Amino acid sequence: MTKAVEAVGAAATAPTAGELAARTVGLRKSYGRTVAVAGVDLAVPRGGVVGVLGPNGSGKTTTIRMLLGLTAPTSGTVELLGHRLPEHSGRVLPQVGALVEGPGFHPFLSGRENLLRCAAMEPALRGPEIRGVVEQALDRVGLGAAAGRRYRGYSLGMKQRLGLAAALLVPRELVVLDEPTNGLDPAGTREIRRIIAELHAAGTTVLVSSHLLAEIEATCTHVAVLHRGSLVAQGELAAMLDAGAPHLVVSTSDASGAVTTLSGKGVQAREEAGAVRVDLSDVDSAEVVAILVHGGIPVHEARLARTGLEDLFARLTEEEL
Ligand SMILES: Nc1ncnc2c1ncn2[C@@H]1O[C@H](COP(=O)(O)OP(=O)(O)OP(=O)(O)O)[C@@H](O)[C@H]1O
Repeated sequence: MTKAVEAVGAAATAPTAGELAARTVGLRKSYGRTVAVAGVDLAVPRGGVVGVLGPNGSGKTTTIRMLLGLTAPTSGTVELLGHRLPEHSGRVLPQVGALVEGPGFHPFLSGRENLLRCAAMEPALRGPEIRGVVEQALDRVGLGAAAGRRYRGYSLGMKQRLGLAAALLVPRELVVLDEPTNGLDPAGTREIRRIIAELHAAGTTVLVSSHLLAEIEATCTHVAVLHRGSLVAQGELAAMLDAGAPHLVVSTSDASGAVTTLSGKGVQAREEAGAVRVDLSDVDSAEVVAILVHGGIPVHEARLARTGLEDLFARLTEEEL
């Protein structure tokens, strides 16, 4: 683990067990010799929107499937809404809505008929209200017009929307979405963001996995970063971004001269998009500007830039040299 990773890890908040909507301890899953999840201690604070971020194959789906009781862990424990799984599945799972890969929809039934079947299995829904609830759910995910078509003919995006409609049929304490924007066009992606924001505003805890950094940055209050089956950082997104190495972006007409001047003083800098990006780990911004001015480099503008999730993610998942 690199220094930067430790610094970010230290910034993670540690809610108490009662404040958690989901928690795993030492969660592990191996398939033969493949270790898909290597001892994950995940903490999902109640009311948060937690993004599970990781490259392909990092263990996001396997972790989510174990959280939902769909895959049995090799070892470790899962607690949802304060109750252990699988012992309390019957009590807890009705309060959890989930969109995971390959929901069991019937290919020859329409979207509406599939959703009616799902609704019939919801303990919280009574017969007379089912039709109205289903129509509302179809509209909410933008499937109203295609509701009469067979599931078999649905695009990936439409299948995702139907899965989401099933997850949101009744109000939930916790909603778990595995790659919800998979297959969606930009408009569909915006709708998912809107739905996540609505759930958050209503106090629902949301756990959403993605390999899309912008998605997580735009929608989440917290982030958990998986890399090769291990959790390399988790905590509040804002705190994690603040803990990242700050840098100064300097606008100058002599970018290459600026880099040479700063490098001569042992300050790390590089040209980026016509400006100079200066690492402030070992130097402060006033010193940087002083070095440049004394070196005869014109400084048009110097501004502090927050670390983006992309930088953070790159540092967290980079290999140790
Ligand atoms: N049923 C399975 N049998 C064997 N190996 C599996 C199985 N499920 C997952 N794996 C392996 O476990 C590892 C983690 O997979 P997982 O699907 O959880 O990752 P992921 O982060 O969700 O990836 P992606 O973003 O590609 O969906 C991968 O190496 C994968 O090949």
